[in-house]
Amino acid sequence: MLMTALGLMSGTSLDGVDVALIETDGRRVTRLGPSDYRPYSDLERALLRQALADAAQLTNRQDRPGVLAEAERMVTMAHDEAVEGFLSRQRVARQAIDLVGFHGQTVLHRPAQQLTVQIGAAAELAKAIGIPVVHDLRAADVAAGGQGAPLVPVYHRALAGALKLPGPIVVLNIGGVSNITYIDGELLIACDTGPGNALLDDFVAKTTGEPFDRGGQLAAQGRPDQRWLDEALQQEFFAQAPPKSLDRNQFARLTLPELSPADGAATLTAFTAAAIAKIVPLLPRPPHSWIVAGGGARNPVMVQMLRDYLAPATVSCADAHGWSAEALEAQAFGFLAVRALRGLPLTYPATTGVKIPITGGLIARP
Ligand SMILES: Nc1ncnc2c1ncn2[C@@H]1O[C@H](COP(=O)(O)OP(=O)(O)OP(=O)(O)O)[C@@H](O)[C@H]1O
Ligand SMILES: CC(=O)N[C@H]1[C@@H]2OC[C@@H](O2)[C@@H](O)[C@@H]1O[C@H](C)C(=O)O
Repeated sequence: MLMTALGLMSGTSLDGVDVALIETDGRRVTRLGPSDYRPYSDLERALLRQALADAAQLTNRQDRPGVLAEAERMVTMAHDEAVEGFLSRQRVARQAIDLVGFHGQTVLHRPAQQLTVQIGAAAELAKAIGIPVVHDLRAADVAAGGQGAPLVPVYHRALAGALKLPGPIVVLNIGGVSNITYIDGELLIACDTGPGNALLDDFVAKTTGEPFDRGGQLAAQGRPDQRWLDEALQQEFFAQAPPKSLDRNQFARLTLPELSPADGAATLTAFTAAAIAKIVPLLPRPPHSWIVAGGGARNPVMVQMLRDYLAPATVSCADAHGWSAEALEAQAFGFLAVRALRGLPLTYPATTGVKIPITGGLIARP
């Protein structure tokens, strides 16, 4: 049975809440609807950064020490506003939505300790918006020994099935952290590859006060520090075979030498691109076609560096295939919510390392 779902994603970039409408039976996607965005204010972003710092102490995923309780209330409210804003701006009737897929905000991700924590109160959200909410989509996978991420590969597979590109195809998401889905016929492999925009955003915010390097303008004026890059790329994570996943701040300890804002931005942009290319020798066959989504697809300097590192494979933007680079993850959480409701698998041994394909998620009804 077809359902109309709204997916809500608040990613590791801490930039805001993406909302997207999708019509699906959990296997096929029959319609991609409108999407919307509710940015975090500077104050809200600062609260989230503090929440990430306070979450580093967590040993129990239910605990909310420090500012975590306050941050959780803010996240719930921002998602409520995101849904209400979507419904009014996109002129969609509330009754037209069967289900909401709510990711929440990851504040800690340590699958080796069976710990993944997303904040946001689903029961309150369901009550506020009057629509059933599927949430906590990573926990079952982590509890069963999986990485709990990435979750979007099943959605990438559903979309890529309709493309006429030479395979293997890789769908690459460059959000706060970067992750890939490798699709070769029936074979699906996925993992996080390393940094996305988070390190670059943090550096740009610190050195210029801007939230990110818009259009790659800063990086375009700088030159990567090749020595630093060569060393940073030696980290063990890059040599590990998939599946593997990352916490947003896993690379935060890496410090750049004294560099100008432009050279620092160029270096971190190159780090993201080079780290993505490091996955190629760990895949069964070299990918033929790469499709880039996520905020990184909006950074032409990053995309050009990727083309250089990944040649002779082709690199195209999700938008060129009629997908939405920005709304893809939010759509994925709508799709995952429908799969969860149906009891269909969300994750597989080759996407998260979980022993058998498993479903996940909890449902909160209004
Ligand atoms: N016009 C642009 N130019 C350069 N960079 C951009 C642009 N637009 C977005 N970005 C980058 O993309 C980031 C947001 O990406 P995205 O929305 O995919 O993140 P996310 O949803 O938090 O991701 P994830 O959950 O996958 O980590 C911004 O923080 C910024 O670094
Ligand atoms: C733990 C967590 O929130 N991970 C995010 C993060 O952001 C990108 C990458 O790291 C990916 O693994 C994941 O998000 C996407 C939506 C996923 O699960 O597929």
